[in-house]
Amino acid sequence: MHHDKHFLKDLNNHTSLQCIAKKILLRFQRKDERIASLETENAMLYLKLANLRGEVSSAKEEASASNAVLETGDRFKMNVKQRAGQLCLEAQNLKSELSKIRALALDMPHQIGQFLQRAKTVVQHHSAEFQSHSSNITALADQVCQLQNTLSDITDQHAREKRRRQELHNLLMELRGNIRVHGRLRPLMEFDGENEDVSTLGRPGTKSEVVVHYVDDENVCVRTSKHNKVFEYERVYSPSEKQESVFDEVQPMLTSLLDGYNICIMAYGQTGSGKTHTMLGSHRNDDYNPSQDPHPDEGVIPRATRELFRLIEEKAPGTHSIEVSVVEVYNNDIRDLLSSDPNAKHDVITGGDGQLSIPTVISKPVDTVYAVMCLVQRGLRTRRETATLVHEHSSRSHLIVTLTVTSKAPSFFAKSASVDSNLSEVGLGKKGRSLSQTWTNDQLQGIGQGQVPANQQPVIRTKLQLVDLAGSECVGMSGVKGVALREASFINKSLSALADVLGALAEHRTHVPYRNSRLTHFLQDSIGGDAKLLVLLCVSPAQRYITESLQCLGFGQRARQVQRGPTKRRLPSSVEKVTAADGQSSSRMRSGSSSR
Ligand SMILES: Nc1ncnc2c1ncn2[C@@H]1O[C@H](COP(=O)(O)OP(=O)(O)OP(=O)(O)O)[C@@H](O)[C@H]1O
Repeated sequence: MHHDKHFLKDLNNHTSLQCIAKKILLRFQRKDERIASLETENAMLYLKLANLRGEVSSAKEEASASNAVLETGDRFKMNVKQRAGQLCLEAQNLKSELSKIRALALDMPHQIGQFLQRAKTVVQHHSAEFQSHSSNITALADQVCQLQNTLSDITDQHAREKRRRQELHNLLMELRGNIRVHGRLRPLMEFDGENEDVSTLGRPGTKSEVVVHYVDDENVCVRTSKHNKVFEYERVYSPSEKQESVFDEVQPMLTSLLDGYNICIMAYGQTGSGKTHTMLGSHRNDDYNPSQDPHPDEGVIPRATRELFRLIEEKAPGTHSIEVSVVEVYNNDIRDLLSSDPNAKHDVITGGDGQLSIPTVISKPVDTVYAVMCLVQRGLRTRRETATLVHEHSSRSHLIVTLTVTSKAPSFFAKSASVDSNLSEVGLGKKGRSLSQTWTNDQLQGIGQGQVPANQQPVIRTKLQLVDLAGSECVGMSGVKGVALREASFINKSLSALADVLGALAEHRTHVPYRNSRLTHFLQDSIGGDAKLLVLLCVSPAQRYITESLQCLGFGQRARQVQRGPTKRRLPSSVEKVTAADGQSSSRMRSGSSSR
């Protein structure tokens, strides 16, 4: 207000105005300069402030970094402290262990000394024992030497005894005759009472009435209002006797097979009497599994095959081999059941060595029971069967399973030589054995004494023929017609040819009609000569089959009369005069196929 008063005074005073303006301008200039300097100062202060803030924050960061370093340092210190404590403990433990080791080390020489002392005692003890043993060893070596000598004596003696046993076995077989007849009575079956109520089965007055009775193991009797007859055989099996009992009687014959004899085992009987059951077993249509134990139902064929392989296993390896063929004789034709063309025709041929063979029939090498039974099963699938009034699987053909054994058996000749000298009258000669070539008596003796090299030893071939014959039947009773009637007629013809052959043998006829039927011609080797034949008569017990049963039992009785008794002593040489099947003489290699 004071200045404003001056200003107003000055306004009035124009000269002073200029001066005043100048002063004011100066004052403004000064103020502007002051403001500028203050702003500059202010900016400087802001800059300083910013610098200071930057310094403060980096100081803060440094401070926190220093804190972290300090913390790490503290932790490290703690760890170092802990570790130092642990190390201290460990050092103490080590120290105590060290002191123990030291104590042990100090004691060690003492212990080693004791151990050495004990070892010395043991060594002394053993060396004393060793000395006493070594003096015993010399004595024992002497004893072993003596025992070895005794053992070799006993082995020789055993071999001699074994040979002797086999000789006696063959002698026994020979004395029993070459044809044996056994009777097997089967149990009463449901089909025996045709159209009868099961409750009346076996009752007197019915068709199934039991008329064939087991008496004892040698006799069977037929008792009806018209008949009262006893039939005697070497062995009779009761209806309750198992397959095993039948095979027990068959088994010894197989030993003879490996001794060079042809063997034939045949089941004879009417339709449904148990032939196939006896020869093959009731499980014949199942898949055969021989890896298991023998099935209790197994018949003669699988059992004989198993036994044959068992006997061969006892022989020297590689000396025996087996081949099998499966054929049927159907309507007097030989059909090869292993062939892809079973209807092809085959003929029995007599070879240069006199041996009968059917070269066109397949004979397969086999080395197990399984292989044999698979082939038999294969053959059975092709075999002719028909359902008859008697039973639904009636075999319409004769089935023949032939096992041919080829053996290189020098011991056989040694045996024969001793038998010949021991049993000059009985003379188990060399007939029936099929040799690969002609040998003189001296040569045979040489073979027996091991003087002939292995590759020059003779080969022997023997046959085991197992036959399931077709059923002998009364045509009216089996109710067959047409083709089946024709089959029945062929079956009956061939069975009557078989009866004729056995009859001719019984009567010692010079001509034996083997060639009247293919069945007898094919079996000639096994039913004539020195071959051993077992006829198993299968018989039904029922009244219904009385005619067939009497026929069958009568057939067996006639066959039994083929008692050739002890065979005559024959020339040991393999070349001799034989009578051919048709009654003509010829000089040729014996093959077990001579006729009488
Ligand atoms: N001893 C027996 N024990 C038990 N069953 C038997 C006996 N014999 C035979 N059979 C049974 O009787 C039936 C007829 O037997 P099988 O087939 O063996 O007669 P077959 O004589 O071979 O007849 P075919 O000649 O018509 O073929 C079969 O069911 C069989 O199992």
